[in-house]
Amino acid sequence: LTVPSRIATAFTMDPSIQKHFTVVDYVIFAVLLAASMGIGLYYALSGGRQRTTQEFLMADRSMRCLPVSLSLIASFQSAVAIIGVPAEIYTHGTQYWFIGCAYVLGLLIPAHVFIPVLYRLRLSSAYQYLELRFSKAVRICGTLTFIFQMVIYMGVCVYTPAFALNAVTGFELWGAVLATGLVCTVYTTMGGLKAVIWTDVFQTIVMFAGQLAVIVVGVHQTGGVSEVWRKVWEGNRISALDLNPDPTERHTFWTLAVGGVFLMLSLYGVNQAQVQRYLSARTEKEAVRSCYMVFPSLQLALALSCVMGLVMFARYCGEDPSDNIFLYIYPQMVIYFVMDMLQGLPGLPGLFVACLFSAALSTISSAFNSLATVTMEDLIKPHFPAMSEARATLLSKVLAMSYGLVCLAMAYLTHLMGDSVLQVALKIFGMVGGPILGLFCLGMFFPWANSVGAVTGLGTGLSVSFWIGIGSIISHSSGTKPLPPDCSSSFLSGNTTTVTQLSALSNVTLSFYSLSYMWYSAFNCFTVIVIGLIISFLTGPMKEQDVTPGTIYPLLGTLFGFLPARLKKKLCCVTPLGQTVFVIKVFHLEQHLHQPDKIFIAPFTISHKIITYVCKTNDILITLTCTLACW
Ligand SMILES: CC(C)(CO)[C@@H](O)C(=O)NCCC(=O)O
Ligand code: NA
Repeated sequence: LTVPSRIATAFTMDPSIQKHFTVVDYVIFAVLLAASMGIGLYYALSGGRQRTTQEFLMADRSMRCLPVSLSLIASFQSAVAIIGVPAEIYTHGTQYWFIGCAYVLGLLIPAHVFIPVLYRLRLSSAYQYLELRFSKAVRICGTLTFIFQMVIYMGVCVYTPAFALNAVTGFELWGAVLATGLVCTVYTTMGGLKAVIWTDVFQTIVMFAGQLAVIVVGVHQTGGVSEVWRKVWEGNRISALDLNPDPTERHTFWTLAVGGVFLMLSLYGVNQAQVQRYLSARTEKEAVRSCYMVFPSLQLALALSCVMGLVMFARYCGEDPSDNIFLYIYPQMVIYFVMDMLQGLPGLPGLFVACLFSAALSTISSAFNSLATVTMEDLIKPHFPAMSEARATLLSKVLAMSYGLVCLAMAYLTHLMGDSVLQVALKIFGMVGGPILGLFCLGMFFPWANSVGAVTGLGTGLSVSFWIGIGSIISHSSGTKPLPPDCSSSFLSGNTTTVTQLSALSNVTLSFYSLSYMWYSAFNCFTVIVIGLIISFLTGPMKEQDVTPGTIYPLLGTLFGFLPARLKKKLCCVTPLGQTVFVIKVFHLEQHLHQPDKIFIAPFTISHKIITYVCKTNDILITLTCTLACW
């Protein structure tokens, strides 16, 4: 897709907008960066002063639910959503809003399935789970896949706001990229997870404030709420529930509300950035509660960006300030409209810029910290079990900083990729996050799955996902034509549904390339599970007694609760999720036992960091007492 140069110049050269980006606005942007640095500095100098990995990476497992929940929504709500969602609503109507339906199951399942399993295992990294359940190899494959996903995503996140702003206002492009990347690296490296979570809280509030300001000004300029409503209604932007079952249709109720659940699970269920926040909560209850509290905030974030798209449409329909034929393809459009609306209102353009960069900062800081955590816990620590705490913390800081620099390099590599940035981000989540979700589901819900099955499943899932994902980018087939931007023409939406349904029926050979990207997570998750199970059964399924207790969620047992007990046991082989199952690593045991690989403890007593427990390894039962160094 080539950008028509006259559009690019129309955006860049508009002097009326550049002129109104004043010193006040630059100052507000600088204040945002300074405040974030301040929070980083505070956590570098207070509490335990970031001298242990427990504090630096896990926030001492002491967080309460409110900051955790605001931080959870900040992780995957970046400038991509702030710019991309209004552009989507402006061009295609409100269909995308139905993704809000996916938030129900997309948060209930993490709260009641993933959090209990992961929290009770007392992990530091989500991928530790994969080793407990399968093997070291699976853990490393999972970790590398996650690193790949976050590194690409990070590039898109930091580049998008800088690029869009630069195109419209002449805001220094690489200056903005460098400022966000470096500031974020510094406060993440200084203040650890506590700083990341508390800056997220502050930045989320700035993000909401900026969007709200644009909406209020936009509604005012359009002539009130009823006028906005009349224009978007006449412009046919209020979409009816689209129940078209065609899986190649980009956004329908099914792709958004059902496919979206899997997207949400891959982000809120198993993504390290989020799991780390759950694990940093002081109790399991607090973690579950924070997940519940994400629901209203995420609905608010979605509503704000959808309403912003509608207000923009009402304000500009039929009178776009520049050539409107190509305008609706580009994310710069949103910035252009916002800057046009806010000009002459000192400080507000700056607030919106702060909103964009808050969204970006809170996402990349989560990425840096989670990447440092997995690199440390999954790739480095297992090879150096005797590493001192001071050295491990220093190394974690170096890692957080290195990923900051990687992020800048990725921003260089991210060029505007034809499609909208929102689609690019959601495609990355589906293509790489989907197979990871599949790997966790395979482990948690299917006790028969073995390590060979898991690795093969993940490999196949990633290959298929890249085949479809890259195929769709090359053939450019996933996408529908936007509605015409002209608000005066009205459409009869009743007729269009029957037409598309007919074409779906006649299209017998369904092209894989045109699968809606909203199905990527679900499809790739299922590929991994199906291939994983087939290979596991071929190579000898896992036996119940070999599975580490506490790593299985009795999903099948719950789903088939109506079956007679004997049959159920055979089908599901469930180890109930116990409150008292812990997995520990005790180094002094190596003198007594040859393979202390999977040691687990059954009924135990704990008093003052000394635990007495019954330990079972290689079918030998021993009673032991030990002192816990860190808990
Ligand atoms: C992750 C969802 C879908 C949750 O609503 C949303 O935040 C979104 O569309 N995010 C796009 C990616 C981004 O903002 O970076
Ligand atoms: Na964010």
